[in-house]
Amino acid sequence: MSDAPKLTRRPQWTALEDHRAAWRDHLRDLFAADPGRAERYVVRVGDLRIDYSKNLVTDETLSLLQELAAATDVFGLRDAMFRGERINTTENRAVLHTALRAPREAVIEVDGENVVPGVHAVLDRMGDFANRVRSGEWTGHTGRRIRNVVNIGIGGSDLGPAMAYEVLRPYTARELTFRFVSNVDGADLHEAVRDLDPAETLFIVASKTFTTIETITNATSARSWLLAGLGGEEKAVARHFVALSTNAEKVTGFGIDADNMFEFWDWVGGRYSFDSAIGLSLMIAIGPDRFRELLDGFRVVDEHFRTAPAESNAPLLLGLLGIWYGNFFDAQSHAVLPYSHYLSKFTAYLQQLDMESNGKSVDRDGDPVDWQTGPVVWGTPGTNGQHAYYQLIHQGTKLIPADLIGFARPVAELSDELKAQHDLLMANLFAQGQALAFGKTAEEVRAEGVAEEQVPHRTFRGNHPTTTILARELTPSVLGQLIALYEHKVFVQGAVWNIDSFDQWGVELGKVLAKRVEPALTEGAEVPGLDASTAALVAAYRELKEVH
Ligand SMILES: O=P(O)(O)OC[C@H]1O[C@](O)(CO)[C@@H](O)[C@@H]1O
Repeated sequence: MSDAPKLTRRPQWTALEDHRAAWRDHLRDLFAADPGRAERYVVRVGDLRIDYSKNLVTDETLSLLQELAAATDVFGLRDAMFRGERINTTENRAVLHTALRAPREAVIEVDGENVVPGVHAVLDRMGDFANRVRSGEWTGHTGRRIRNVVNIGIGGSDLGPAMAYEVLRPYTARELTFRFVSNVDGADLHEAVRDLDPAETLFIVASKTFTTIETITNATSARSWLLAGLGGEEKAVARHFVALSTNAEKVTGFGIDADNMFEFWDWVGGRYSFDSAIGLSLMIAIGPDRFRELLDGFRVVDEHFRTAPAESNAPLLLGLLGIWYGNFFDAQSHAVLPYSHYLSKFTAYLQQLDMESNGKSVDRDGDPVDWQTGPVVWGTPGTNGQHAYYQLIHQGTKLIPADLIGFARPVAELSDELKAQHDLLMANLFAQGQALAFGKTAEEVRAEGVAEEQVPHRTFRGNHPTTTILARELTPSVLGQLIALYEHKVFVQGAVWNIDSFDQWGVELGKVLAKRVEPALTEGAEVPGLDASTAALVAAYRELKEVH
């Protein structure tokens, strides 16, 4: 039980409340009053240039936020995480995804044991396996080479590799086909395998616990599909199934050879696991060297987060900006808007990272919080969003802080004509940041000769905060840097809010209830304690199902 004052009673919190209450500035005024702002409010980490000048902050705001971070000992918790302390208190676990990208010679101990050699041993095994699949040396049961890789997993055992595969498509072995199956809806597996030849297909069953019902159900169906296609020979499974898990017993119980299991550890949270064995499908796609580059990118930001002073610490800064909007401006959501087609699944990945981590309403002591915690994270690639929901960001009634992410260079393999489109893509990013920040005043609208009754409709209030993240190009390392940046941003926010960002008890109830309800759907069984509404829905479902 901590005797620290509740967050909202801390003087640093009330100072921010006062600062907010006195806040009158528009971004137009802030830029007019401070010509050096655009240069000064930029932080660099690795290949990322993070411009936060279009945020509703002044030097005073930033120093008040830093004081809050100091008072809540964000860096103390950070150091405890890097040291391998059990900061995930409700699960009594260390939080050491940073060890997954530590250099070979590093020493990071959990309960007195250095975990780094184990990390590299698995990476080496993964590298060896990936190379064998990529070269055709690893063959299927009938001796044919593997041409299709299907990852079966859900949540953190799917979103990372599925997202990164899209991001790094230009780096992938184009002669191999990759599919990602997560949904227990049989349609997902059906569509993933319908045009594949089982003799050339490798299934990677990814599950930290190896008990997740969606994954085990899909893996069981995949095995039936495989065996049906290969004449029912059980021993075919060994050439076509590998597992990524912390649970060797369940893996072998499922029928997958322990030799075909790539392990990770309970100190790797599911949503922080994609740079562990969970990345095997990605490693097969991009090769072990590129995978190491990705890990190097993560490490650049880990080191920055661990060592950079508070004023120039990018994850700290981004975390504090989110707190400023969520807790003092009542912003409910945060948009992540990449101006890159390859980042189409990036925001979906961040949804689990952020919302499963910080969607909590009790503090570390189990007491209810009386402050807002994690935001709703959403967004899709920017240009598409511009023609869909940006209207609401520009002229709606809600404050939606946003990150705009873009790259100076298009990917090398585009034709010259397609490369030439890149400037137009990026012009959109810059234009949106400008329009959101500065808007268009009624005077400016009138000066264009717009009829008076139209003026309010065509006025843009502006003052919508954005942070612009720019890099030269989207490489494996840059992807690692981006992910680590958001991982640590989420960490910072959880630390200030005094919540456990590393458990996920909120997903349990639905799982338990689904298991309980299922027999009512399949066999019409009585489910004790079913509420009236759900009972009626179940009855309607059964009736609809049976009508011919
Ligand atoms: O890898 P597993 O154990 O199958 O879990 C999958 C996902 O399920 C959750 O436990 C809850 O949704 C996630 O945290 C996790 O990433």
